[in-house]
Amino acid sequence: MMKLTRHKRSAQALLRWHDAHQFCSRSGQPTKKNMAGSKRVCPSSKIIYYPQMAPVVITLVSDGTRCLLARQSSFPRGMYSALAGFCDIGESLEEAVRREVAEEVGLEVDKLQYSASQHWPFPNSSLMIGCHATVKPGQTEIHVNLRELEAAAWFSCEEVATALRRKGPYSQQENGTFPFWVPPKLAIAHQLIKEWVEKQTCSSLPV
Ligand SMILES: NC(=O)C1=CN([C@@H]2O[C@H](COP(=O)(O)OP(=O)(O)OC[C@H]3O[C@@H](n4cnc5c(N)ncnc54)[C@H](O)[C@@H]3O)[C@@H](O)[C@H]2O)C=CC1
Repeated sequence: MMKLTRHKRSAQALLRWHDAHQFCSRSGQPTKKNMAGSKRVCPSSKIIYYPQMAPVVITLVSDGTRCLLARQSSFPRGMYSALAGFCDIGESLEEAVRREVAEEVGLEVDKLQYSASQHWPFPNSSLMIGCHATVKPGQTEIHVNLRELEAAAWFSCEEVATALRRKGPYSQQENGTFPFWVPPKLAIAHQLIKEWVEKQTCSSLPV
């Protein structure tokens, strides 16, 4: 993905969207692509379909000195990432972040700060919206939602800085465990984690 230009990524996402939207959901008739390829129209119902991205919030939670990372059973062994989840219809980004953090690890977000965004093509087009969040001091007990996550834990700045330098996936170690590593540079999760580590060395998250 890193080597593709933004235009190539947009073109690929658009082609996949056209492929998946061949028929009108009201009339059941075939839809027609316009010349520019920017939309599809149903000649029968006259409905116009525009390409869409699903908004996803991805949040790096910190308690001031540690950050919270989690893994799903589908992740490569040893890899932990920031908390991610699709926005529900009708929600603001802030509401989605607070809900996802509460649902996945049982923590209440205190402060929230937007960082950056990224188009993510897997499995369909998502707009990843990256945020940093803090919890109130002393309110750090994690309750992992095992329906969504395999594990979640607080990690120190040193542990995370070491993990950032690793390039997984890794093979099993002699003691049966897998080294802790984080998503690669192309993922916004990596950028959020790196940003957090860099902030730890100078100051904490702005109030
Ligand atoms: N670029 C990055 O750094 C990262 C990207 N991601 C992406 O973020 C997205 C969300 O992450 P997870 O929640 O862990 O994914 P997930 O794939 O585990 O999805 C969770 C659930 O959301 C529901 N869902 C699927 N598509 C949806 C949609 N369009 N709208 C609403 N609900 C939908 C499904 O019921 C699914 O079981 C995934 O596409 C994942 O690839 C996740 C972590 C890091």
